[in-house]
Amino acid sequence: MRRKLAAGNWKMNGLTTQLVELDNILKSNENPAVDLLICPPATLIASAAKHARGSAMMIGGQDCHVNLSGAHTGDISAEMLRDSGALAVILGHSERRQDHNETDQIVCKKTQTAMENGLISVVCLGESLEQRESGETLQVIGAQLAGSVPDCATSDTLVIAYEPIWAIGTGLVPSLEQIAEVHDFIREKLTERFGTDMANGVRILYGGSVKPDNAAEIFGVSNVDGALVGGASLSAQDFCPIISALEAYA
Ligand SMILES: O=C[C@H](O)COP(=O)(O)O
Repeated sequence: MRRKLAAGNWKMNGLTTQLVELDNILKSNENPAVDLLICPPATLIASAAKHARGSAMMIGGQDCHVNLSGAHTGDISAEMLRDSGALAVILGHSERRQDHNETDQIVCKKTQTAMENGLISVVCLGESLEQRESGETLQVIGAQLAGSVPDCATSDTLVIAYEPIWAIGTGLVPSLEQIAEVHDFIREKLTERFGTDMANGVRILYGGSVKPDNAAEIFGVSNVDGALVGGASLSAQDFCPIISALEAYA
């Protein structure tokens, strides 16, 4: 049985004052029936990890470098994330694929490094609106999945997030049938490559405009094991109802 996961991606948002929201989320979720993960900007990881210590909440990064150290100005390594208290990392988010030209090959190398250094990797996949409208969604998702996930992945270290690019921050959400089609497809492809036992243990999250008012119906969809939430994870007021909606399926 896969344990559900409610994950928040704060993206490039949040000064130290934002950490009060972590406390608010934790106050309302002392003993959650689902796993919790918050990925703040790198500047807040160490303090967030202190706030979350002893709680059910994991703290994660939003990216890591392929290498563990060296002359890579501005980058952060998997080892540094671990050292700061992070237990997970988001990799291959569409914003990084776009803003930093990250290819599947780069995402795959980063994911391997993250896994080898003990980080749960939340690998993001998603099609553009143009690809969706031209009927290429499954082909795109299949190629990203094959190219971005390393052979060393296990059900403990790999989480997949399906995030249609056109649904991120737009208020647009695919139909429940469209979400089910992609999530079922991802499970099928994982099974073909890694076998049933491993594939059945991997959590597949949906991401893209998840809000308190649509979370429950999305969580009822086949093979949806939780959410990767952007905007609505920035406030406990919005994120807590999403956690509660997920707990109903735990
Ligand atoms: O990583 C999170 C996603 O990009 C979703 O962002 P959003 O919930 O603001 O649409």
